[in-house]
Amino acid sequence: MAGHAQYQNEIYLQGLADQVPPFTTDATRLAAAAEAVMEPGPFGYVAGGAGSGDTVRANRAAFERWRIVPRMLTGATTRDLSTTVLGTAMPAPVLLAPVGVQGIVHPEGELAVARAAAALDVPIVLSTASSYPLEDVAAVGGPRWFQLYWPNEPEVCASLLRRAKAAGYTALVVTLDTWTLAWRPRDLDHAYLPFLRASGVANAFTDPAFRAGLEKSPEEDQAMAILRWVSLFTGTDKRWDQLPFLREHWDGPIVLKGIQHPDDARRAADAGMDGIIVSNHGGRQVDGALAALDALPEIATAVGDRLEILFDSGIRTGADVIKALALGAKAVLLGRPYIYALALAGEQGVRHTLRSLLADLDLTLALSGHQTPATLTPNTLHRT
Ligand SMILES: Cc1cc2nc3c(=O)[nH]c(=O)nc-3n(C[C@H](O)[C@H](O)[C@H](O)COP(=O)(O)O)c2cc1C
Ligand SMILES: O=C(O)C(=O)c1ccccc1
Repeated sequence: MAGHAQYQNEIYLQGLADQVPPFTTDATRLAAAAEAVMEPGPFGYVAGGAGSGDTVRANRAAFERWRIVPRMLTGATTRDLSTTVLGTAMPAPVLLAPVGVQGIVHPEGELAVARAAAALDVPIVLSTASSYPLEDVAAVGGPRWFQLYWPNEPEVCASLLRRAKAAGYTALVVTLDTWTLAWRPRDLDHAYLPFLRASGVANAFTDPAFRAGLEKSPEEDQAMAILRWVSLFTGTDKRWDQLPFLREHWDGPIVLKGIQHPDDARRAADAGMDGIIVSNHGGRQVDGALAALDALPEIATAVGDRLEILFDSGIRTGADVIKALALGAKAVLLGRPYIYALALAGEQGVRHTLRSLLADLDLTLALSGHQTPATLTPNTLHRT
């Protein structure tokens, strides 16, 4: 226990005091910093949301409505933020959200992110649409889960799951909210559609079942291979009664990502799922959707005792993590901020931003009067 508290101390003492950081430690200013160094196409793709951007804004506004009520004289001078989620130990209840096509942001993409995360023992969730093959990212080491975009062909699905298992990914995250891409005017205006290019096909192109369905290899006919990839992963018609297929082909915890309604959370529990991620995909799918944080309390009441609840969409600061945990999440996933950090300074950048978030979380938790996240409850917060 003391080891983890020590680890937290090191994060902010060494990481932040010894040297001038590569860029801002204020996570709410990262987007602006990244915009200055990124091309408009990739930046718009990462920062953008569905339609008018209403859901992206709503995600942040929800965090601002909830306020932390600090408690005094609680012994929070010593802390332990460590936790275990679905068999994965982590130094704090924070994972990196699956983000595809990271090669558009930095040439080292997911490899740089995996190295930064492994150095801090923070788990990554590798996207199906990663720019590097899942085996190469696994070779970095460190705790890792695999995110599945559930393809139309059972053989390709089974093959991806087999590979992920063999490469040591310990939990499966199945994303349900992106079976086709939303109306995203920002990308359309830039004519920037990275998933239609070669940036996110590494797992497909290296997959034997995927290659078996091609007349010419991806190396010979890239355009045709990309077409196959798009048709495999978009417009997929999946239903609740197909979840047993995943159980048959994945021997480990399964987490459904993109749950926003308590009834869907109950269905996930009824289907024997091990966890859910309450998420609206960072506001990238449904314009006008409920802020993800506002979906959390009811879902926690509905299934909090039946499966693990994780949360993403709008997490930027330590206070945000505390609010999501208080409203019922066991852990949270960080999205865009680590991608901005990757754009700004590669592996070192991601490490800087991760350390900053963990240090901010540790200090804010302490000053709010908590030794561990376990004492965070709705009573910790005041809604304005
Ligand atoms: C550029 C980008 C690509 C993403 N790609 C994926 C993906 O491949 N799979 C997935 O499940 N979610 C993907 N997401 C959604 C994230 O996992 C996460 O739900 C979201 O970013 C959280 O919101 P935040 O960015 O506000 O923290 C992506 C998000 C972004 C910004
Ligand atoms: O852009 C996204 O939000 C996303 O999830 C995605 C979809 C396909 C390929 C890469 C990322």
